[in-house]
Amino acid sequence: MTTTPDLKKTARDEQNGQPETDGESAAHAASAAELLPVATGRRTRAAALELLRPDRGLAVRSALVLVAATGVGLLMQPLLGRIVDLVAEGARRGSVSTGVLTLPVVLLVVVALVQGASTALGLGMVARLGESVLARLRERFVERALALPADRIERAGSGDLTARVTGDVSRVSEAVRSALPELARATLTIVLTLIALAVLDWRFLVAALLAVPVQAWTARWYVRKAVPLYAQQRIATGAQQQQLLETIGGADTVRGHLLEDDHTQRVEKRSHAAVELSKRGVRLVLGFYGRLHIGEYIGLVGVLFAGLVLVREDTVSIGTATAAALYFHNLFGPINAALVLLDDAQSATAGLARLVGVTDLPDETDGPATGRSEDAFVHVRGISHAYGEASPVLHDVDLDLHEGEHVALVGTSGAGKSTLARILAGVQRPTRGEVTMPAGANGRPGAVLVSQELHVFAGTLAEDLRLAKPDATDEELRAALSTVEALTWAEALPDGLDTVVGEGAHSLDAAKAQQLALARLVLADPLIAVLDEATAEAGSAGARLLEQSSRAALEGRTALIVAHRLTQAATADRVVVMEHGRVVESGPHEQLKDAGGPYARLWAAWSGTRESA
Ligand SMILES: Nc1ncnc2c1ncn2[C@@H]1O[C@H](COP(=O)(O)OP(=O)(O)OP(=O)(O)O)[C@@H](O)[C@H]1O
Repeated sequence: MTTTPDLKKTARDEQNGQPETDGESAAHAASAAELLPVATGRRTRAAALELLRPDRGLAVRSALVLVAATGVGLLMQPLLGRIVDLVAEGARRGSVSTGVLTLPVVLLVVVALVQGASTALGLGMVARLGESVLARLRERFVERALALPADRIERAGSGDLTARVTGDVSRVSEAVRSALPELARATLTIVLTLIALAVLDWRFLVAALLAVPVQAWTARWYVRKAVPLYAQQRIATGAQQQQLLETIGGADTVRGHLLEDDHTQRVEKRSHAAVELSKRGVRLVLGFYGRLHIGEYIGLVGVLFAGLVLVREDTVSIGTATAAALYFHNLFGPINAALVLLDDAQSATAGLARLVGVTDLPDETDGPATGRSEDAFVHVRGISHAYGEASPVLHDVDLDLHEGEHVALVGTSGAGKSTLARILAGVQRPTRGEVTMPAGANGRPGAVLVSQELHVFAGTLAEDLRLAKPDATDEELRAALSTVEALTWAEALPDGLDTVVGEGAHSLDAAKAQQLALARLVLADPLIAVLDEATAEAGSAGARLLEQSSRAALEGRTALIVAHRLTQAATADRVVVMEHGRVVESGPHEQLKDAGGPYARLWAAWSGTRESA
């Protein structure tokens, strides 16, 4: 077993709360710097206690029941010892009467039954405790993950978040369901058995403790190596998943640019790093068992020798020495279990640290500052934005939206319209500048974005709509659908609003998916609606219908509409034209059309295409 320098390095880095990958082994050092954070050991323990706090009554009761169950179980060995003494005594006298054995045998049965029942009760309580803690952890994690700004997830890569949602959550769940209760029980058994050994005779305890230095050293050796190794494994698996997602998700582009070999190599490199780390894990576990067995043999020899000496001195009976040997033997199982379960516990702790790293992220979704502005409903001041290290895509943008005003944002592709829309909706944090808008109130959100990426969630149509307003009545759902002119087709579905839609079920075309998104907007009833290309998906006739739907959905609210079809701009109260990340013109459609500026050129080009079409 080699003590590789990178393990030490990771351990040091992790103490500082920021595990870094080793360039060689994790194979993605560059992107590791962007990964979501991992909590320190101390913070992880504190978070675990916080999660447990609301159930502390149940925690104490479960601990008491398990202590009682283990304590009762430890009566077995002295009873067996008593039987040995009775038999030995009988043998000395020349006859063994079975009658005298009845009481200890009956007591053995009673002990077994009581121990079984109380252990089952205790484990049941622990399971309830675990489920409640897990539910709390999942809630916090999902809530935080959903609130993460899009750019934060983009920087980390969605693979990192996916690995945490799937791998880490299930690792922690498994540990809470099985490893941790078992670990607690094993620890209890070890402690109480050692006490029982001391009660028999303190020298038995001393003999048994001969095994402890070897076991303690083994455990420390293992933990010191396993913690950073598991942290590295998590990171390497996250990187591998991220690479697979990128390669498979972008398969067409990869093929189109003849990048298959390059991507295969990248997948191979990351998979190789993950496999190497798994192999190191297996070697570590083998070394761990080898060292453990040495400890056991030292302890067993010690207890047998102590028994021999004490029986010879007549200090204890053969039965007591038997009970001591049985106690020590009884320690094998729990000690092995505890040390093996340390493996799961370490792995779960590493998983928990990654989950707590996310739940502890500062709330960065503050996007728009909320407050009341004197002269305008929404103020955008000095917004600049750059994606990562790339050059800025927005430069010092100012924009005001008055209450009830519909502003259309137009410009050539890449001008920065979607970026500005996302910033205004609070989905993207700007690199610089400030957005001020009224806070949502009385259940009405401040701003809601209907983006280009429309998703029909799997479930019934009604459930899909209720995402925006969970307590909406069927009547409200119908009214919202009717507003966006979708009620007719929705009611014509095989099961009406109860039709299961989404992937693998009744599929809805892009226009219908957009109408659903607009109906959700109506149900959410925000003060400010931000529409990004809500009509770009459809052909001409469909686009006209969608334009009507969005006009109806926006009725009575302040709106920013990213308009690729300039007919949307023509019906807006005001048009704002963007070029290369700057606002270059702003005014009503008619005025700008006649001004001979950028909008007039866009309009002419747009009308020309439509006429020729
Ligand atoms: N998530 C992102 N990461 C990196 N660059 C991005 C991202 N989103 C947009 N960009 C870049 O920012 C610039 C502005 O994009 P944006 O989508 O805001 O413009 P747009 O005017 O809405 O364009 P379009 O009309 O084509 O949607 C473009 O150069 C685009 O490539």
